[in-house]
Amino acid sequence: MTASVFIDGEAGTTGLQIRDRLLARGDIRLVQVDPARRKDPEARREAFASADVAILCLPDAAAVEAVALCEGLPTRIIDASTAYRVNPDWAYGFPELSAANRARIVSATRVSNPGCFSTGAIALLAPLVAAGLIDADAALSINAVSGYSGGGKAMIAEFEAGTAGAYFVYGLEHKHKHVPEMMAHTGLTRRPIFIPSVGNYAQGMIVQVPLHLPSGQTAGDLQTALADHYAGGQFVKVVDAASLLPRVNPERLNGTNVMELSVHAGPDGDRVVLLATLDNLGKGASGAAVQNLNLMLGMDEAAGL
Ligand SMILES: NC(=O)C1=CN([C@@H]2O[C@H](COP(=O)(O)OP(=O)(O)OC[C@H]3O[C@@H](n4cnc5c(N)ncnc54)[C@H](OP(=O)(O)O)[C@@H]3O)[C@@H](O)[C@H]2O)C=CC1
Ligand SMILES: CC(=O)N[C@@H](CCC(=O)OP(=O)(O)O)C(=O)O
Repeated sequence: MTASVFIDGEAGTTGLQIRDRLLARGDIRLVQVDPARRKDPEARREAFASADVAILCLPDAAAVEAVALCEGLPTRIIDASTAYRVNPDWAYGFPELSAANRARIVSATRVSNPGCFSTGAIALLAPLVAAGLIDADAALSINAVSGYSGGGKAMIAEFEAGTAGAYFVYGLEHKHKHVPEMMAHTGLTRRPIFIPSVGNYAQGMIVQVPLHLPSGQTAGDLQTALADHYAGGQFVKVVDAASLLPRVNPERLNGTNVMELSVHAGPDGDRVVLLATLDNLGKGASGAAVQNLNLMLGMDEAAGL
């Protein structure tokens, strides 16, 4: 079987990486638009009409416009933007969340790809909330660092021009666009404090959740719950914390669709830091989109990854 795929926003950071993963595949035919007409709604509507699946790698407003252009077409959509991540009519593109969520992606006509930071936070927190090890109304903090490709072409240009400095912290207005999806897909009822940062390196991400454990709970309980949830998974792996010490490099999984989760305990056993390490352009964006595409088309989930 061969499927036709149109990547709207193919010239952008996420789009280019998806293209790279699909180009060599004999089971995928890429629908092309004349580069001079890549923002022309008429040319894009034609491309959507000839695609089995369209992958939107656009700013939010352009993604909403693209979905409107697809109205009445049988084309299935994967959207990489923030526009539909908490919309109940869209499947949430994190298949490892649950068997039901995976099944929903397989048959969906609309799939919203998760945010990069959200992928790490949700992977760590959703199974622990579901297991009752973290209360839904717990007061949580989530910290993270990303390579600058996470900010798309504009941020890449800033860092490459040398004007962005070595590192910065942001999201200090407590309004980061990933928080609603972090809450919606973990079951958290209290808004976490989420403070991301960007370093002067291109790609790779670590998401951290520090936790004080209630008495009677151990790091081993958290490790076991995560390991049970992700058992046998090929892309989300729960690894031994000691194997990562003393330093964890956010670039460690670059070029892969793998995300590694680890539970780092303090000497007294009463506090831990949960860590998710991933490639923001791999499992955090383009790799995840290709994984979802494979599931939607009934192909090998790991094809091209
Ligand atoms: N970078 C990352 O790590 C991640 C990104 N995402 C999401 O993916 C989406 C794309 O992000 P990213 O690739 O980083 O962004 P980029 O800015 O690198 O790329 C966006 C692309 O969209 C094009 N574009 C803008 N408006 C239109 C339009 N109306 N019609 C057609 N094309 C248009 C841009 O054109 P031009 O080349 O002219 O600027 C550009 O090529 C965003 O929604 C982002 O939030 C999600 C997870 C992680
Ligand atoms: C480093 C950086 O700027 N990251 C972006 C998030 C990544 C992104 O743009 O896309 P998604 O929201 O679709 O994941 C930000 O914080 O706004």
